[in-house]
This record gives sequence, structure tokens and C-alpha cells, in this order.
Amino acid sequence: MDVDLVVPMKHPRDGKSRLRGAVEADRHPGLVLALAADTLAAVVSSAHVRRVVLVAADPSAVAELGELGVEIVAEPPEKTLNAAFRHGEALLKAADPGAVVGALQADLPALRAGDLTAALAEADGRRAFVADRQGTGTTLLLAAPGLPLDPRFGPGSARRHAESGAAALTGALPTLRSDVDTPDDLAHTLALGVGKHTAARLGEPSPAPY
Ligand SMILES: Nc1nc2c(ncn2[C@@H]2O[C@H](COP(=O)(O)OP(=O)(O)OP(=O)(O)O)[C@@H](O)[C@H]2O)c(=O)[nH]1
Ligand SMILES: C=C(OP(=O)(O)O)C(=O)O
Repeated sequence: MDVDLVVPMKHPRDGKSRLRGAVEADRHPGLVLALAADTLAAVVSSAHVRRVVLVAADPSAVAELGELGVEIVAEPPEKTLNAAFRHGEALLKAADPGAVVGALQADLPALRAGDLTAALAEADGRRAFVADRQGTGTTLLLAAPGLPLDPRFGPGSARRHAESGAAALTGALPTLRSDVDTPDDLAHTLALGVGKHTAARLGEPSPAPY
């Protein structure tokens, strides 16, 4: 089954505040953009991903990500994470009411297309989610075909997604569970192997291609 994905992003200057200090302050926005670029590069290389809509607080600040083949739209007047997801979902469903929509975080720099494919296979058409490696957050939420995404992101979202009936995917999915909120998370993804954009920003060796 193919999916259309919604990926939200704050202005890179404002986002990932818990990651501050991992690099010098003036390099923080560039690092946030690189995390997103590696996430999106893996996503667009996935055989089962059709459209990718990036819902941005400031589209001009993330314009370079458009080169990866994603569509960038402005967030709606309600400036919250879940409203951004619902906005992307509405755009995708307006174009194709039968679209299967997923919500993905933009901070997965070690993501490999194979983990995304494995998650889609395990979900098998159910509304389902992937918890982050700590088990508290959510990195991916998939809607069931024809049904609403009903995103409940924010701190502790894994529990809310489970309580709302979404299936918790149990595959290992190491690169899909490794979101970067803190400097410790960044170190974890470096050990897994980040994509080329993050590697270049941090002066790490370049990884093998997807
Ligand atoms: N468009 C949009 N994106 C958002 C909003 N809130 C969060 N995001 C994005 O959603 C993703 C997940 O959010 P978090 O992991 O909490 O990231 P964050 O808010 O940047 O990080 P902290 O400042 O450390 O809490 C990140 O890519 C954010 O940029 C919002 O109100 N609008
Ligand atoms: C917004 C979320 O991300 P994080 O926990 O990574 O801040 C979430 O998991 O719902």
C-alpha cells in the first residue's frame, strides 16, 4: 500500500530547542534543516511513499528542502503541531479522497527507507503508530484507508495514540524510532549512521547511500 506523508516543521531557528548546545548557536538552524533533509531524503527514496507535504511555519525558511522533491505549504492559522498535521491531511485528501495519509516527524536523520517500508507492511492498513526509542513519543502515525488520521502528537503522544485505538507497531525499526530531541539523541543517531546532510554539518564521515 502506498502512503502520502505529512511532515511538520517550525522555523529552523525556533525548532529543536532541547537540542540547543549540540552545536554553536549560529549553527543550530543549519543542523535542524540537515536533520529534516536526511529524513526527507530517506522518505522520498521509499518505493511506497507517493506525496510528501511539508507543513512549515515559515515556508521561505525551509525552501531548500523543496529540492528533495517534497511539497512545501504554509501552516494554517491555528499554529499547533496537530493542526499542521490535519492541514496536510486535508490537502492530500482534497486531491485524492482515497489517499492513505501518514504523519512523520522531521527529526529522523538516520532514517532508512527499509524501516519505513517495514512499518507500512506491519500496519497492513490499520491505524497504527511507531513510538520513539524511549517509548513515550511518536515518530510515525498511519491512518487506515478512508479514515481520519486523528493526530494526537505532543509530549507523551505514544500513550494517547494507543488509547485512541491505533496499533503500536512492534518491529525493531531502529532508524524510524530514533528521533532527535536532545544532544544524547543526536549521539545515538550518529552511532546508527546519519544521512549525508547531518554528517556534513557535523563533520562526520559520509554514509553509504540509501
Ligand atoms: N508547522 C509546525 N510544526 C511544528 C509545530 N510544533 C512542532 N512542529 C514540528 O514538529 C516536529 C516535532 O516536534 P518536536 O519534536 O517537539 O520538536 P520541536 O518543537 O522543534 O522541539 P523542542 O523545541 O525541543 O520541543 C518538529 O519538526 C517541529 O518543527 C507547529 O506548531 N507548527
Ligand atoms: C511531538 C512529539 O515529539 P517529541 O516527543 O519528539 O517532542 C511526539 O512524540 O508526539
